[in-house]
Amino acid sequence: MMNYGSDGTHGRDVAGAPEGGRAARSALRAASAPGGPSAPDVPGHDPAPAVRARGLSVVRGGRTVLDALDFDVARGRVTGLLGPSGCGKTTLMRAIAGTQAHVDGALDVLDRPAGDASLRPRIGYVTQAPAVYDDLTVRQNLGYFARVLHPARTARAARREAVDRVLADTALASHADVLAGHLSGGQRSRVSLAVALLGDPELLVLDEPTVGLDPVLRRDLWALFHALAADRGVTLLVSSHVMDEAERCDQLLLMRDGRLVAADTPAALTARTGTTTVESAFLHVIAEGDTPTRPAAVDGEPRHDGAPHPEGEPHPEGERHPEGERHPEGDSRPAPRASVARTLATTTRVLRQLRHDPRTIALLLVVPSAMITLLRYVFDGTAGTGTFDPLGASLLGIFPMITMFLVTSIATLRERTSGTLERLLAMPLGKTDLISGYALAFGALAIVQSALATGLSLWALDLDVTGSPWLLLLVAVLDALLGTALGLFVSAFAASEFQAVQFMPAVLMPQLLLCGLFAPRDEMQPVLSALSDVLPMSYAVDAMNEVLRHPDVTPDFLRGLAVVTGCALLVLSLGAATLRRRTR
Ligand SMILES: Nc1ncnc2c1ncn2[C@@H]1O[C@H](COP(=O)(O)OP(=O)(O)OP(=O)(O)O)[C@@H](O)[C@H]1O
Repeated sequence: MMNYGSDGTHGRDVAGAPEGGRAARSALRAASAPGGPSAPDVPGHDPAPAVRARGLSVVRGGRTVLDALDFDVARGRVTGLLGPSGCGKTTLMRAIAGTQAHVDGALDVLDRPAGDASLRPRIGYVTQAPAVYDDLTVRQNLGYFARVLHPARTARAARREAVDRVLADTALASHADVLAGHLSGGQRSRVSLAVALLGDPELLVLDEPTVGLDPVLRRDLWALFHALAADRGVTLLVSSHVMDEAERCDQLLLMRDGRLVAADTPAALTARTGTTTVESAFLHVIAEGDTPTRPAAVDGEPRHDGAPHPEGEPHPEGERHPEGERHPEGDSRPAPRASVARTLATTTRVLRQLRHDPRTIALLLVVPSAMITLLRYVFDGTAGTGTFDPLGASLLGIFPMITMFLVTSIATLRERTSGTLERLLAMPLGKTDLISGYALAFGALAIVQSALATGLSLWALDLDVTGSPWLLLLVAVLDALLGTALGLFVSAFAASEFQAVQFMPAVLMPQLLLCGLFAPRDEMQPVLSALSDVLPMSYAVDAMNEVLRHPDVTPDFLRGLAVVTGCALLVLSLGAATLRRRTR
């Protein structure tokens, strides 16, 4: 049973219950925090709407999918966003959460323009598909997102408390240590909701949170929503295409074909249309072609009568943002500053995901060593010719680059397709934190992988190296970093895992053929030689060969190292640039 009011419908009587006491404490905490929610029902208090849209339009793929919407969402209430499939609910929710591109008109959320970086900790956004990590337990998922929200070391106890609170709120405590991938669809949706509840958000934007749930769970979730609004002053915008859920909302926004056809309370809507259900009211409104142009009232009273806007403004047709600016199209708002704590949280999360996948770790660690051993015995018949040494040394650098490229491109693509990337970028996580977190995790793995292969080559396979083996290891690790960077970068251009795998030959094979491994670079045709000069793998192989031949660090070794490092950093920055906070 979920942790909400006892009536099982609106949960408004929870204050007296033990959970209500905890909820009230939580509301108090949030209200006393800077920017905490306004009290919803203070007499004489007329708070500004949580969301205020005027002339809001969105174009996707050249088509207008939201057309000049005007509406308000009242604070501390549950507002339902209802309409048939494809009418634009998800697009509208994304616009409010700040993750939708090509938004025009004025859209203010919690008194800031939608998409403003300062809103990220204040909004909980639950996408339609559960955006959680299947290869982490429920508690590990919540722990990671809690660290993204509150990364300070001193916040550890508060994070643990928040995780326990949301586990109880979503009735998931008994599944806390189960992998998210082993949960049912409805349970995973609740994990996704639990993530959104972590930071005591002022506004919860929930995209079809009850789809696929049985009637008991649906009733329980609605009770939780009302308890959140009543006890903590949270504003909820909940989408659904099931009309019977409309009766459970305080306010309704009814949409059709990208337009708002009604904005009212359920009772006022049915009374105005002379119907008994919201579904028949919706059909009535459509039959009448009754499309209101006035926004819904923030105080629960319908406003379809040409009454002045609550702030005394004229009718806001075609109105622009109060500050005269258009809705921010690019992500021009100040991004959160890079945070070491969030980077390390991401590194830990990626390594934890790998820990649940021991076969991948084994393959990552063993395959390069197995390949170098195979190479050694392929050249067994040519012992004394010294062929194994240059090839072996070069491949020690090339293997980590190839494996890290593949692992990173698929891992990043998975972040994109599962929705976790959209969720993270709607939270206060810097792109650099995410990229550096990945680079550190895979860099650590690359060190182990390269150390194993290099150690094996030197001490078991008789690789004859004049210089220090540590220098070989250094080049191998930097190569792995380059592979990670390239993987992050190209994943932005792959629409599926199949495509990501195809990028491997496209990006790596030309480098492999031109790096001097198969033919000396200065003996290639001039065009190929020039091409080889601009490919980073050529410099990695040059550096490996310098270690092979010279006892000391040479200028050519340093140049090779500098080029590989520079390329890795450049491609990492390009990878960060491909992480868009907005969906097209
Ligand atoms: N990338 C895109 N390019 C062009 N049109 C798109 C794109 N994504 C969505 N659309 C269109 O935008 C419209 C609104 O889509 P949206 O997902 O917002 O609808 P919805 O009401 O949330 O639907 P559902 O209830 O099925 O989730 C749809 O007609 C859809 O076909």
